[in-house]
Amino acid sequence: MSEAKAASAQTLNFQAEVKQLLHLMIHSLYSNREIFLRELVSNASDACDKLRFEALDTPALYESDSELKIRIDFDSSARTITIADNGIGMSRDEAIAHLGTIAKSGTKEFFGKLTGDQKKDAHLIGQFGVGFYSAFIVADKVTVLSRRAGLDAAEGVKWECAMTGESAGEYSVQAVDKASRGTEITLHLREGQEDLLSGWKLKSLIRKYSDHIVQPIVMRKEEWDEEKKEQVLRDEYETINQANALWTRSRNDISDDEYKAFYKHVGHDYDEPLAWTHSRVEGRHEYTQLLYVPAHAPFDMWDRNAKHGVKLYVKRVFIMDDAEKLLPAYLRFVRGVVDSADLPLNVSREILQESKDIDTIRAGCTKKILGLLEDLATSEEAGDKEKYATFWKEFGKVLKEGVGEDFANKDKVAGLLRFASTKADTPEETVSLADYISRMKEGQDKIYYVTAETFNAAKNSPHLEIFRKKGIEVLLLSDRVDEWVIGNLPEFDGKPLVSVAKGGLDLGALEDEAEKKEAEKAADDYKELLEKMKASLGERVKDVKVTLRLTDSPACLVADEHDMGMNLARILKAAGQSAPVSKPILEINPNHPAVLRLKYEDKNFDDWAQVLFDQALLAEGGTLDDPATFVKRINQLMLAMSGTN
Ligand SMILES: Nc1ncnc2c1ncn2[C@@H]1O[C@H](COP(=O)(O)OP(=O)(O)OP(=O)(O)O)[C@@H](O)[C@H]1O
Repeated sequence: MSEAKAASAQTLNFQAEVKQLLHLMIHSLYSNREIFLRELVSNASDACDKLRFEALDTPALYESDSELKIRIDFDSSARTITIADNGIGMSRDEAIAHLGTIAKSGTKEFFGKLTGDQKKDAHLIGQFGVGFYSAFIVADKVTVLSRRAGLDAAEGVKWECAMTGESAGEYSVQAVDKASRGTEITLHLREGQEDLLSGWKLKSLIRKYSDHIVQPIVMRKEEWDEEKKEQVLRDEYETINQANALWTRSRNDISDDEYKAFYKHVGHDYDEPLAWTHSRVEGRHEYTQLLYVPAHAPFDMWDRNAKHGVKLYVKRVFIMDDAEKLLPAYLRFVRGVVDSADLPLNVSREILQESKDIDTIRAGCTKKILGLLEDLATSEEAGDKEKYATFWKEFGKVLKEGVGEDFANKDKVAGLLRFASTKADTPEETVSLADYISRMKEGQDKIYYVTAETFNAAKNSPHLEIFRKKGIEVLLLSDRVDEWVIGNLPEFDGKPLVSVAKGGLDLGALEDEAEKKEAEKAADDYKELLEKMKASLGERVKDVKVTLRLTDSPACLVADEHDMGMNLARILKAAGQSAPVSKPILEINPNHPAVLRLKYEDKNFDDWAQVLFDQALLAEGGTLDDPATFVKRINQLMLAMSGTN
């Protein structure tokens, strides 16, 4: 090696998160050690895809070697396995950036979530993506030789990291000559990993995990040496995998295991997918879609900067990762591949923004995914109901965004929603709007719901009293986004969605004649009291009315029919948005002793009126502007009742 090259050697520290990841990976993923090969082959394949794409513009990058492939060798005496590709390769800076740090958004937050419990963390690490570092599960030293396509042979880089001794946590980089472009990763196996030094073993791992890889994965042929009584390696290489694009094959020829293995590669996931849909669309636009619904939400689903989407190919040439335009944002959890026969090979993100072809593909993919989810939700097949429940738990919140975002599919998305309701009275979201409708009472023509900040506040809302008494089911909504969902969903299947906390509660045919008469009589009897209360509460209320919706509580607050609901107004306020100020209506229960008493109250009337109002506000999930005065009033009234005041 030249002196200049030797002098270029540099020792660097891993980013703190990488150290953590390495430590965890070695300790918690050991029982799954075989995945290292899948991960490294997957990276090699991605590197080949990237080269093929860049070479569309710059054919010189092929350097007269256009047969992209992945080569795996092992050396029993040196105890090494080498995975080499002639893909895009890495420059020195890229090796430092990609192999010494984790560039994913949300990495810090992710590591903050780790518990120290190896089992739980292993699962989390799987979600995060194990990638290159999985090499260290089986190796205590990893050497990477790489040269980026287009750079001179002298601009190769050697990256090396040994996990033992003093240098653990550090790696070195050094300039080297590398004649061939691409990356060569050599694993120096740990003690006890000798079984991997076998052609048979490695080939079976490739067939098991990497059969779907598009590029050929080649290994040396072996033959039995009668004299030595062992398998010996020949110079000739053979292809081990099927080496064709899985999505181009016919559905009938692909096993579930093959679909699952491909998902792990394309979805960068360690777990199996929940479901998938694979189809070829012909006609004016021709494309193939293989789309997967993962079994768990990625750790960065709520990170606005995170990129999520499916991979776009044009005529089997990889074009881009995370082509978010291929699906609407509320389906951002979907992974997979779309391969178009019509788009130009030089299609860029900018072109995608405008392309009519993309609109068609997006509409088609959306339909497929919604159809897949519908099938899961309605299927009678064993396990499918549980799968849908898992899906809802993981992605329900994201799917809800679709009600407002996707006008064309609004009803379909609404049909997929699941809610908690007074039927089970538990926070589990299992009730669909169709379930609700099928259980509606005779004469009921509306879907009733209540919204609140928490499930308990919704469940115990005084507004539900009359519904509980009459056995009418009410949806209990306590997710912040629910207000927005409901705001975008005035009706479902011809039935209006109605808040139980809004004024003018009209139970229509659900009310009997006697009740109607009673309401009219009460309104008459209480006319004077209502006016007195309204005067006493002044600016705090829009109106004071008698209600029959309460059975146990003395009073409740409702929003006027066309005013904003009080829960939504609070959410907007908390988010710093200005909500139109609308005053609530105080409704009082004429059969409650506290209200009856008020008819004859004189001296403390104002305090009583204010306390009834404040109580109703609290019961509804609101907060008091002036809690101290409320407490003082309660104390005064208690003393007055006990005759001390
Ligand atoms: N064989 C390779 N050729 C070229 N670049 C590579 C190769 N292997 C890894 N890299 C680079 O290193 C980066 C980090 O790889 P790593 O496997 O850790 O993460 P990833 O592939 O981005 O995501 P995931 O962890 O989900 O697989 C890659 O994104 C790529 O840029």
